[in-house]
Amino acid sequence: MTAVSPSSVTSPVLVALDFDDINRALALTDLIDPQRCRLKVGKEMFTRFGPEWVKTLQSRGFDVFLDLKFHDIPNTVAHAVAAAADLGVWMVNVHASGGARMMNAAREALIPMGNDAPLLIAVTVLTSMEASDLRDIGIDRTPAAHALHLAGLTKECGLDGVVCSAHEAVSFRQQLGHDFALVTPGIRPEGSAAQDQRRIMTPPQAKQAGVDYMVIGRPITQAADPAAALASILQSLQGV
Ligand SMILES: O=c1ccn([C@@H]2O[C@H](COP(=O)(O)O)[C@@H](O)[C@H]2O)c(=O)[nH]1
Repeated sequence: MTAVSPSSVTSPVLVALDFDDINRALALTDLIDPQRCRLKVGKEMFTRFGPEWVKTLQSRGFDVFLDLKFHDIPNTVAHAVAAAADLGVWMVNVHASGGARMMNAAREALIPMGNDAPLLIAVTVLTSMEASDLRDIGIDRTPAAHALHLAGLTKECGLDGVVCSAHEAVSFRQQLGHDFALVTPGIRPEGSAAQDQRRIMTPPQAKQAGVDYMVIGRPITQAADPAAALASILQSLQGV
């Protein structure tokens, strides 16, 4: 078991490493300083390269957010979250729509780890979704209203925070307080294409809205100079 050491990283940026080529991903990590960002490992790289990939990034000094968005019966999710904790990841997540019993089981699975447990957060409404996507799956609320409902449930279950859109951050802060992490993908620097994202904000807007962490993938990983793209984003946050 790898113990999670308290992280000294103060950067709000989580770089989403979504690559099918491990060498390209490694080349990117060679260019960036683990004190300037954390890394997010999601379904693509974890499925291709497995837990060893997480360990490789940790051995290079990076905190890892394992973004596998577990969504299954409570027993399965509890064991999956415990496995993530054994990997020593800094943060792990589940889908809030798995419900309160599932989220409670996930939280309880981490109790034996005490202070070494990773942060446990829950996805509310994916940032790629808009009202019409929710209607398609039988939900008539707006994304903001549905996300607030799921975030409230997440807080009641005692998790550490949620994945949401930066558009929801101001209202979540008011209604859910400050001791609850807001982790926001769908971040696009000014002039970047939205691609498949729908509820987007620029990094300075997201910081202004009060998010704790911003997940940024393609605007950095697909840039001609990823290190410069990251530096420019961090620069844009200075003084906000
Ligand atoms: O609601 C969500 C939850 C997770 N993600 C993940 O974040 C990154 C975003 O990458 P970009 O290239 O910046 O769009 C990606 O890994 C998603 O799986 C999300 O986008 N929205």
